[in-house]
Amino acid sequence: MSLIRVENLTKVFERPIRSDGIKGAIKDMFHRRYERKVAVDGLSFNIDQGEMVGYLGPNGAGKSTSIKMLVGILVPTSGSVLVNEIVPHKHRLDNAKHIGVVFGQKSQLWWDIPVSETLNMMRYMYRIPNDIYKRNMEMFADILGINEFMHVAVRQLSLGQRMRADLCASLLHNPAIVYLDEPTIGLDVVVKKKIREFLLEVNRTLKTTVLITTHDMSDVEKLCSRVIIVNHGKKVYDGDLVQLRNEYGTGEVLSITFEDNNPQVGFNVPGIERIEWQSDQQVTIFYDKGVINSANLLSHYMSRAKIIDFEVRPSEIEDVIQEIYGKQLGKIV
Ligand SMILES: Nc1ncnc2c1ncn2[C@@H]1O[C@H](COP(=O)(O)OP(=O)(O)OP(=O)(O)O)[C@@H](O)[C@H]1O
Repeated sequence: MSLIRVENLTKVFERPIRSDGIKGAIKDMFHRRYERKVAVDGLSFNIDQGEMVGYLGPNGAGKSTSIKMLVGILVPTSGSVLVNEIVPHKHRLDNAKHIGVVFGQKSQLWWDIPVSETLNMMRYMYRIPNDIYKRNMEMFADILGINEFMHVAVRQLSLGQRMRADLCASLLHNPAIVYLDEPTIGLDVVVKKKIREFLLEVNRTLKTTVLITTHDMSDVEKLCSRVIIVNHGKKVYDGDLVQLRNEYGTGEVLSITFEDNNPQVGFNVPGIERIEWQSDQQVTIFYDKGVINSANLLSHYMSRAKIIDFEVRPSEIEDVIQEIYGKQLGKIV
């Protein structure tokens, strides 16, 4: 039986339409008009215990809205959500006992008190037994390295320290599931690495299920065996990263350095999907190798301009995903 079951989940927001000027504002007071925004549109998926799933999509795709429904903060417009056999918005407290939540942009810690006090409060709020509290604190403090700022008030912590403390607080009560919304946003590579090690260890030893939204593809590559991609509120991909690469990774990337600045070489070539200029001389060309191969593409440019360097590589997972966002994927799964 899956731990998270989402069936045909839909959330429609109604936003008031505001008219311009004072006249408009007065008119709006008597005549409210609304526009409908379908943020989540018929989403279905199951997640089993112990899975680490990347929940991806471009800005505004509906990721946070669906997580808020999984957490129970938002009530679905239609469809159903079951988390650990609980309907989250109907039983928010029961649901809260089994989940941990970290929103990268917002902290759940108390600003004015030291980290140690917040963690202590968590212990009483969740009635965490002594042995579990002790074991988790030892393990978490060790991997996350939080002892060095344990007695500092939260408002004085750096972003990376605050995020590590937030992660510790959200997992102390041994939740079955943790939802992470952009947990590594704005962090340096050292802290990102610590956080990823921590999540892998927690998942390995405690079998915690992790659902993570991120725009950082290295988070996904390091942590997730499965990804769910949403766009315009709909699921457009659900599967493992290897399959994603095989199915959609028909892309290749050719980087060229020209001798002259701004060469007029033409990029309107069948197969080219996107180009990015790094400087007046350097361009990166993303193309579908099923339509044109690197040798033909290169000879196209060599016959038009002098090339002093080039490199061909397969698309990064980031490029593959960006292509999926861009193409909108004709098929919805
Ligand atoms: N409370 C709200 N009222 C009206 N519209 C909303 C509300 N919350 C979200 N939306 C709209 O729903 C859509 C989905 O938003 P959501 O925050 O779920 O996207 P997201 O995938 O999390 O984006 P991001 O990656 O930028 O965080 C957006 O168009 C957003 O403007």
